[in-house]
Amino acid sequence: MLQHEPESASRPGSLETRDLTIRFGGHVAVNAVSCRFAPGTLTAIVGPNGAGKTTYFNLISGQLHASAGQVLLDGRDISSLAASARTHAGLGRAFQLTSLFPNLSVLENVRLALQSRRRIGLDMWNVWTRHGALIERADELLESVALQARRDAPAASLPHGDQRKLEVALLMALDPQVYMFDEPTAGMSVDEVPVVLDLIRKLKARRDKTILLVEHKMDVVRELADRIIVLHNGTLMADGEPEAVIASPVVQQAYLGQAPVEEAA
Ligand SMILES: Nc1ncnc2c1ncn2[C@@H]1O[C@H](COP(=O)(O)OP(=O)(O)OP(=O)(O)O)[C@@H](O)[C@H]1O
Repeated sequence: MLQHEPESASRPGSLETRDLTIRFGGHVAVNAVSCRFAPGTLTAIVGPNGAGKTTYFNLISGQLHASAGQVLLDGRDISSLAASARTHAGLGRAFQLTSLFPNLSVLENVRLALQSRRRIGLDMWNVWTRHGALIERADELLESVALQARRDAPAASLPHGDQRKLEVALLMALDPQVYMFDEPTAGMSVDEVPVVLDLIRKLKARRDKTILLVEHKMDVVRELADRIIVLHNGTLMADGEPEAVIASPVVQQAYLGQAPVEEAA
């Protein structure tokens, strides 16, 4: 299987996991996963249910702390940082709306995300002159996810599909170096899916961000991914260009729910 060349750790957004491992009791959910993710590429992380994809994401974003191994961002070991500190360092993951401001409007949530990124100071003149610009940018972002009509609604009142779109808008507002999307279109209606996929497509076209995507829909993966890594039983089973990975017997067997060739022998 094709292995990717290591990228220079000096490029902003270079992400690496080294022997990343987490055990829950006796169960090893992520097992010594070593992988580099380069700026300008979109890597899809696939695997059967329970393979460890979300747990791997949680370890990278800091929702979980590893039992062993490291996460490095731009060559710096961030394994001991809390999730919020990792966000400040440039790792962006779609927010859980419950941890945001459910009673504030959709627009206010986006404005606050923009503001946190720009770290506007307490200078009142700055605050008022920039306030208009922030609202304008927040409106643009809402437009890009087709949420303009819901801008004044409390975030918590949005139906599920709209909440997912808001999560994407908030991530765009933060504009991190590393974008992490965990099944971004899950639970969306057919007409909502293209809006989000189009945003990811545009983000990818910029070629300056590191994008990680956990996704079950193989047609989406095929279209968007530069590279696919496959997790199976917590281990990195395959890593390479999409067509080669999808066609490989180990992946086919894993997706059919059978044991991979090596294990079956
Ligand atoms: N907090 C936890 N405590 C105990 N076991 C856990 C915990 N979180 C995850 N696991 C287990 O770790 C394994 C990997 O789960 P994970 O949710 O990461 O898989 P996944 O590949 O994201 O699956 P899916 O595609 O169904 O979302 C599963 O066996 C799961 O039951």
